[in-house]
Amino acid sequence: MGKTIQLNNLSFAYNERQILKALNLVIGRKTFLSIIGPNGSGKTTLLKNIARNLKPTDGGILIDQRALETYGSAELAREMAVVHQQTDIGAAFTVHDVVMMGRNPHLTRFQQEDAHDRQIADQAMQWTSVDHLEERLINEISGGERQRVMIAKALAQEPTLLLLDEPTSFLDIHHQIEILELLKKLNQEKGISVIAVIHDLNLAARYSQEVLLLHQGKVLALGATEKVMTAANLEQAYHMEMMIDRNAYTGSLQVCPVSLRQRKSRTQCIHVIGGGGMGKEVIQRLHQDGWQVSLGVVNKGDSDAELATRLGMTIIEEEPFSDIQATTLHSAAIAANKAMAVILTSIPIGRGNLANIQMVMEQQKSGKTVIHYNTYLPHVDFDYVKGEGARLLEEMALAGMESTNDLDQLMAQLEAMAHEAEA
Ligand SMILES: Nc1ncnc2c1ncn2[C@@H]1O[C@H](COP(=O)(O)OP(=O)(O)OP(=O)(O)O)[C@@H](O)[C@H]1O
Repeated sequence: MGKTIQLNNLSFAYNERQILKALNLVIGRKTFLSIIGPNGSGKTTLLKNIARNLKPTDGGILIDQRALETYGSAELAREMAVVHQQTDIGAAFTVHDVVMMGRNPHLTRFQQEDAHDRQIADQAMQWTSVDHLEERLINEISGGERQRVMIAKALAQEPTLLLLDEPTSFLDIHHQIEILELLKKLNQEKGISVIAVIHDLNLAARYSQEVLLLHQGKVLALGATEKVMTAANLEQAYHMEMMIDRNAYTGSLQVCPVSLRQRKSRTQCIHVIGGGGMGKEVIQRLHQDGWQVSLGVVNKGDSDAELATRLGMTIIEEEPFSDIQATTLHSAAIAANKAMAVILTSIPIGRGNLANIQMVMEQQKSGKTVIHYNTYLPHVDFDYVKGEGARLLEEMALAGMESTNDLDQLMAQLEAMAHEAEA
């Protein structure tokens, strides 16, 4: 089951406009491949070339080493079923009729479908949960229902290769997962190759074994999902900042489009005193604005530390539930020394992290710019060391520590400092 697909120097142009540019690749047997890429990158055009709905302007396609154009149409339809994006079918057909059309490639010209054909069509309707719509007219059901009927028709063809163009685009979340689970099952249990254009990067990451990332009609990356769906590849294709994480529940890759802004790249470092999630906002923003960031001292496993780890920042960590060791504090002081400025976020101050505040105080005394990102709420106690934390903050404020609760203003101040340093 399944078939290999080989593209040899495949090019395609609409009129004079070159869309696919000399693609060379092999799609393995029995794979579940998602084709992803931004609007207009050529995904549908590629799918239509493979489905023989469009003829390459140059190069060719081999299905299991055999040229695509040598297949007879019924012969090809027994191998390959295609579910296009929008399908317009005449009004007179019921859902049952449409699904039954999937059996045509298996019948000779005047042959009527028999019990076996009906059984296969029934099964396809059950798999796609459209059996209850059997007697309804195809143009009198919803877009999502019609999409599932078209998948049922494709399955009734009993193909070894299933091509789908955005199979989940009209479906609600329940049916999206149902259809993708079904495709995965058909792929794993029946060995049917599935090639699907999928816009939703998280669904593509969750269900596909391999991914083809198209960009401007060329292959930007092809291979195992984890190798292709990297922040660097996706940023290059979609021109925005991305973060790749792993879903704690499903374990699959999770793509988070962070910002439309292209990240600047700066050489200056900012040291952040965070902890307990209070540094998150600042860490994210510093990262977006392209600063190098060091964080610490924070406890291992702290949510600020987890975020900073994902963003590849320098972290100075201490074992949880223990006092900050002198050597750890020394490492944090070295990091702070190297930084252009130190940002103290609104952490709760307790016995465990009081040493952080003392270290920041030393930094201020030695002339380092220390800015307090002060988001403490009035009347909410943040001092768990009998007023010692509040006293140190007050002392630093008197010694000139600036304080703001406006993140934009804080970033503008850092920008101005960097500018001044460069001048
Ligand atoms: N019939 C057509 N005639 C001329 N140009 C076309 C035709 N169909 C598509 N194009 C152009 O070809 C390019 C690729 O289109 P295609 O539909 O393959 O992209 P896609 O990656 O599937 O996009 P989307 O994500 O928006 O569905 C686009 O610039 C599109 O405008």
